[in-house]
Amino acid sequence: MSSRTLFFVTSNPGKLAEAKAILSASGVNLESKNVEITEIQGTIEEITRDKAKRAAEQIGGPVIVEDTCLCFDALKGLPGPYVKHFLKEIGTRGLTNMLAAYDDKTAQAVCTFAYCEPGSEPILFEGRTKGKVVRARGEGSFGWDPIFEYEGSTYAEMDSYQKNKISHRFKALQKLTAWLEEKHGGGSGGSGGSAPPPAAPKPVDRRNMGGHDTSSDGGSFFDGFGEEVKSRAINIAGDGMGIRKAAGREWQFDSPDGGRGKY
Ligand SMILES: O=P(O)(O)OP(=O)(O)OP(=O)(O)OC[C@H]1O[C@@H](n2cnc3c(O)ncnc32)[C@H](O)[C@@H]1O
Ligand SMILES: [Mg+2]
Repeated sequence: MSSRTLFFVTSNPGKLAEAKAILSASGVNLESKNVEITEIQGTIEEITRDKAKRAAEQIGGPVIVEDTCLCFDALKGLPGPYVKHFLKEIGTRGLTNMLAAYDDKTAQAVCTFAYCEPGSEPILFEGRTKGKVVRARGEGSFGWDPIFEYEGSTYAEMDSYQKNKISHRFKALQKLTAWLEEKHGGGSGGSGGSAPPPAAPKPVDRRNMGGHDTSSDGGSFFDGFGEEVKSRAINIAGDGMGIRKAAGREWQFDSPDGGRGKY
């Protein structure tokens, strides 16, 4: 199957690694672009649309972006798209504590991808996984994975294969690839083969979330970010991981709630 390339504009290596793994069998090849995009305030849709338009303008071509929310049902959907800032300031422990006064611990992980061409309206694809918020469990180094439980396991307790089969991101990418297939015969346009919806993502070592080899393609995790980012390798991660230093192929992180990991 020939592949097609889509530019994924994101600053978050965890998102990129998961999206690449989920799409690995679909014939869609993701190239990442780490462009600084200021995010507006608003609903999930408003934020994603605006982000997609700005990204497409900056890149000067078709792009995909995504915005991820963690919505607590007891708090009527908050922190929602602002979870990044909550995670940065109060960590996973603080997020769990926000629900201490409520019996209802249910929450929804929501991923909204947008496909956008410059000058056009973005097209949105939403994936939603329902779970509940618990005290942190698991080795996860990606965002709020340790506190989001789905059918008895937190995302952080699942291996990447399990998470990528049921996650909010997987569900959104299924819709995106189905649309690409219908619209363009797969991928972002131009010539090439078809892209069936991602059905069975390849297993990926969860340690990759922090910046290590991807077992799916054998390259460095940061390959997608290009030389500029690889060489800086400092503080590029989404708040979930502050990359402290790179030594050879080892990466060290501080997580927002004080945890540390070395991969
Ligand atoms: O450049 P972009 O793509 O916007 O990347 P970001 O890190 O700023 O991401 P968002 O604005 O979408 O904020 C979402 C927050 O949720 C975190 N996050 C995203 N997907 C996650 C997942 O599958 N599991 C756990 N945390 C996740 C992420 O690290 C952010 O803290
Ligand atoms: Mg963001």
